[in-house]
Amino acid sequence: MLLEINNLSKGYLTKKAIKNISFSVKKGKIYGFLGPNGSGKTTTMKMVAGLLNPSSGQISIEGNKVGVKTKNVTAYMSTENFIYPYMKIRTVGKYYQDFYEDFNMERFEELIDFMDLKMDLRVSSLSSGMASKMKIAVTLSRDAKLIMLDEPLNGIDLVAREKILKSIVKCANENNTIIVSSHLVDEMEKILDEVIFLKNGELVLIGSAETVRGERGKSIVELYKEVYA
Ligand SMILES: Nc1ncnc2c1ncn2[C@@H]1O[C@H](COP(=O)(O)OP(=O)(O)OP(=O)(O)O)[C@@H](O)[C@H]1O
Repeated sequence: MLLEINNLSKGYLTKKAIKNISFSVKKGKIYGFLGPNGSGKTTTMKMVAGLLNPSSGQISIEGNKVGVKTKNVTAYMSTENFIYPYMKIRTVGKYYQDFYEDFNMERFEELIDFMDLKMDLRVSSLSSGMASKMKIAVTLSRDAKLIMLDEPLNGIDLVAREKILKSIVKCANENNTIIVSSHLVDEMEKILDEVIFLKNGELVLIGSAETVRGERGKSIVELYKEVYA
């Protein structure tokens, strides 16, 4: 298993955001991390990325506890803005190249072109949708074993959403795992190999999309509506 989570809990001052969840994630798959606002997706991803400390429980990636070693193999795209606005897209790529040994500049250039952006555009001039596409491109350009995209489809128009989904599929291979959080299950369903449903900080379901559909006789979208109704 690439990622193993055991009895993980996280409480904020006034709120228990994650309640004793355990699951593991395989190599070479695209996972949908699904659940409505506030279900705990971001909190979990940030703990896996090493940006938040768990209140209790364990997380390991390739058998290593979250730390310097695991951060080297993990790429996380946060919903927050983390790119300097004065940079041009090309500079963002160079910055990442300096920072991450696994950064693939050629792939970045291809993805930027595929996303209908230009390397010479300045970050401060991008619309929010364009900035999201750039953040996704820069994250997917790392040859990281674990790539986590937090809500990559939020606030993006239909055509761009298709491009983002296609980019995710393009960058998926047998050596990496891509976890994508979303509540736009309808559009996500077609690219997902595996699904994880989270509700109020608890794990509701984990399994291969194919098996879930076969066993329950329902699409992931239908099941999602049922679980969160
Ligand atoms: N810094 C914080 N302080 C207090 N409570 C927090 C904090 N961050 C998140 N929470 C709470 O923890 C719960 C889980 O939030 P989280 O952001 O992980 O959910 P999410 O599934 O990613 O939702 P969304 O899709 O809205 O981002 C929510 O109830 C939220 O209000």
